[in-house]
Amino acid sequence: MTSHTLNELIAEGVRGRYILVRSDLNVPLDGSTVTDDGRIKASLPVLAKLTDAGARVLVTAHLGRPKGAPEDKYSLRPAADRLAELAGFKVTLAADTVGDAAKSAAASLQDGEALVLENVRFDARETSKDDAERGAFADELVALTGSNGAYVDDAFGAVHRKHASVYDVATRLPSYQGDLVHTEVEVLRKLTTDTQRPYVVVLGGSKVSDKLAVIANLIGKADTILVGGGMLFTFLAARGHKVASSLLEEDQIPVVQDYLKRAADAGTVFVVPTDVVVAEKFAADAAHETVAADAIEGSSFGAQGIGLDIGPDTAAAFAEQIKGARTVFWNGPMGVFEFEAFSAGTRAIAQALTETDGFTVVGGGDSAAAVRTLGFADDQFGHISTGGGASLEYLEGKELPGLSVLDR
Ligand SMILES: Nc1ncnc2c1ncn2[C@@H]1O[C@H](COP(=O)(O)OP(=O)(O)OP(=O)(O)O)[C@@H](O)[C@H]1O
Ligand SMILES: O=C(O)[C@H](O)COP(=O)(O)O
Repeated sequence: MTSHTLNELIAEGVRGRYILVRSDLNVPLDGSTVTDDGRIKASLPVLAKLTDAGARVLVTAHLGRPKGAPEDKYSLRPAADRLAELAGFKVTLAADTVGDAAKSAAASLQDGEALVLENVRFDARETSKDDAERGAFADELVALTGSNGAYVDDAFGAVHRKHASVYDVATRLPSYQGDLVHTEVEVLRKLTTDTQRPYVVVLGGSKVSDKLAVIANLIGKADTILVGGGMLFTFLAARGHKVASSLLEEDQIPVVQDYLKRAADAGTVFVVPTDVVVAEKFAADAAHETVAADAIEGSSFGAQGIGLDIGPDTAAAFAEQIKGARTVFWNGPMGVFEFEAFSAGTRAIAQALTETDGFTVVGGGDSAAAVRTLGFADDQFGHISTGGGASLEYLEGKELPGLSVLDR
């Protein structure tokens, strides 16, 4: 199956037409400062191609996980401002998504300009499980494009979401695959069809249940899965250890126990940390100490202790595995890398990826931000993907709604 490409859309002619583009502008923020603009830079080429060709571009995007209503801290303002700084064309932000502000800003948009609509997740219908609700929101987005609109999906990081701005709009408008989605899919396709072994997957981050759901299908595909970040505590708990106040998804314990059992039969090895950095509280300057992974409650902070990084022994063991690999896929920081005191594990893993001869892929908004803020350059890795959950779901062979809806 193939999708219509952006070049086909440009060849059809876009001057004066409203083109709805879904971008992934879900960037990490420190207050109103964008701390890593990788996703914005990655979104720029498609927007520039369209505005160069005279299109009136309506950009839809999400930021964070607001609860279906406007919240200042999830405004796309910082991302839109950064986009405006980087772009060679006019970029403005509408004060709402499909309301009066968006309608009037869209109406006064000129050829070659882009209008970012406010966070699509400020409307609960965007992520609704109910097809009719999502459809009604998609209808309102599509209405902004007038009678001759088209849709371009360039938000690779969100293609695994069956959301109105990703999926439903594509069923209502002539739809095209953006260049970023195209490139990302090509790299990951190569990784799945021509996997050089040993194939090591490194997992961390904080979206524990999201990611646990995905790794089921990596069992049997990956040779080794290294478990760090927030999800490591559910693995420790599954082995019967106490994890004090660390991030734990108790209802996922049986799921992990099942994974551990299945992995043994399928020839995939899960490597779980042997030591952990435990902090007194979740803060940059928190007192902390390294303890054995099976003795987290035995730290000086007792039941209050929070595991915020993998320990040095674990980091060294993970690095060994990575250096011996021919293919490495990494999603999710090993610890709370945003705090210097808890960034060593993530730094060690990034360093190991730069030292292996294998093909390396780093996936995810925060994972990409981590390697950049820790001083690594993009070209030290085989590929830095804008999608974390999205690339994991692609690798496990799942059908991704945002991709399949574009198939002809
Ligand atoms: N032990 C931990 N406890 C709490 N948070 C953690 C821990 N380890 C890592 N994190 C946090 O995980 C966050 C990143 O997780 P996330 O799963 O969103 O990764 P990602 O690379 O952005 O992937 P995606 O693109 O799917 O969102 C970071 O902000 C980091 O501070
Ligand atoms: O950060 C991401 O992985 C994408 O922007 C998707 O965000 P989500 O996991 O909140 O849907």
